Amino acid sequence: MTNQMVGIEINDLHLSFGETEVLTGVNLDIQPGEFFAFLGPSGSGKSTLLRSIAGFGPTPQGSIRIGGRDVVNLPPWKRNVGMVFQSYALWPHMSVRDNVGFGLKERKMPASEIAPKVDAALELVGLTHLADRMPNQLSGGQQQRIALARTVVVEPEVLLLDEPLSNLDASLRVQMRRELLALQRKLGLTTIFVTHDQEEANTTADRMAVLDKGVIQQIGTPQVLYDTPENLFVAEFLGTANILGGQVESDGGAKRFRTSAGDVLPLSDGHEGAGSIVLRPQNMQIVDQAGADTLPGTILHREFMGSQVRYIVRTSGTEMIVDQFHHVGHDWRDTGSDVHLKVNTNEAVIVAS
Ligand SMILES: Nc1ncnc2c1ncn2[C@@H]1O[C@H](COP(=O)(O)OP(=O)(O)OP(=O)(O)O)[C@@H](O)[C@H]1O
Repeated sequence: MTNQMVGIEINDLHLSFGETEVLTGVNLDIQPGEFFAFLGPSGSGKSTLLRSIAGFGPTPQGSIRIGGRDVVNLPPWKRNVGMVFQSYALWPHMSVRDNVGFGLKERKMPASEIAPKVDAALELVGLTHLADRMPNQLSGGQQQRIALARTVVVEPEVLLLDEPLSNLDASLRVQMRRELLALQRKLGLTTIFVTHDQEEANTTADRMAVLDKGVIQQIGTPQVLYDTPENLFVAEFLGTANILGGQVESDGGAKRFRTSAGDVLPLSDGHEGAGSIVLRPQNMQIVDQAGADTLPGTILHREFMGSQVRYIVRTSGTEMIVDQFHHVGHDWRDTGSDVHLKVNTNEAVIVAS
């Protein structure tokens, strides 16, 4: 299976269902061969955006270019995209081999050419030995691999995946997302993966777009989005975020963050004015002594999680989640005890409130 890698460019895309706009001003530039994820809560518009790239649903305003060609007014079958759905939608009355070959047969390809392509696609997903089975004789994971084989066998330029792992149990999902990435790398196929599961996006995507209410909130690598969220939505959607409202002040050149409750933390830089400081559970250390970079707190709750101990600490007018690595022989802090939280503000981010 060969593939010429293409990019996808989306400019100022708007889409409405009746009066309701569900995609607003979407701009995206997906690189050839990239594994790109759309991540967002339910109803944020991920599937609508993916379907508009595939050519399903109402025609949006704006442009969608695949390999430089504007496809916005083309029907799905002229776009050269392959789509895999959450429900595998295999034909129940056809064998695995016939399911995989179906798209080629529809394109009127001679049987002698179809057979080797189907064999290659089955080998790609490691299911050559199941070619003569019927779909109801396959596990969920096997069915999803067949759905993938059936999609890539027609050699699309772009692979679109709409929550493809959602029907699988947790451990199989982890295995399948690795297989999916390996397959995508092997084929070098520009891929968009829709998911509401941040772990799934973080572990597969080269880059991702976080959506909320039909608007892209931020685009970047999983690490950039986690480490430097541009707004509170992205900060809270990716991982656990402790957020303290307040303001950045300047004290003779040195910057500091004053929380709404009046506590002060030193900062290395930051624009002066109102904002929120985003602290991840691992950005703080529980200590006994107060210092210039500590907040006073009280332990409200403790959970042993194996590699770490998670504390809920009341501090600066709020409750924060603080994770500490667990070591053998380590003394845990008791509920009710007064402590100080040493804050690593170098790892914290200030965002507009
Ligand atoms: N055919 C439709 N008619 C009217 N509204 C629709 C239609 N399809 C989707 N919507 C609305 O568009 C918005 C975006 O839906 P969409 O399915 O794209 O979200 P999503 O992020 O993929 O959510 P989920 O993770 O639940 O699938 C929602 O408010 C939804 O109710």
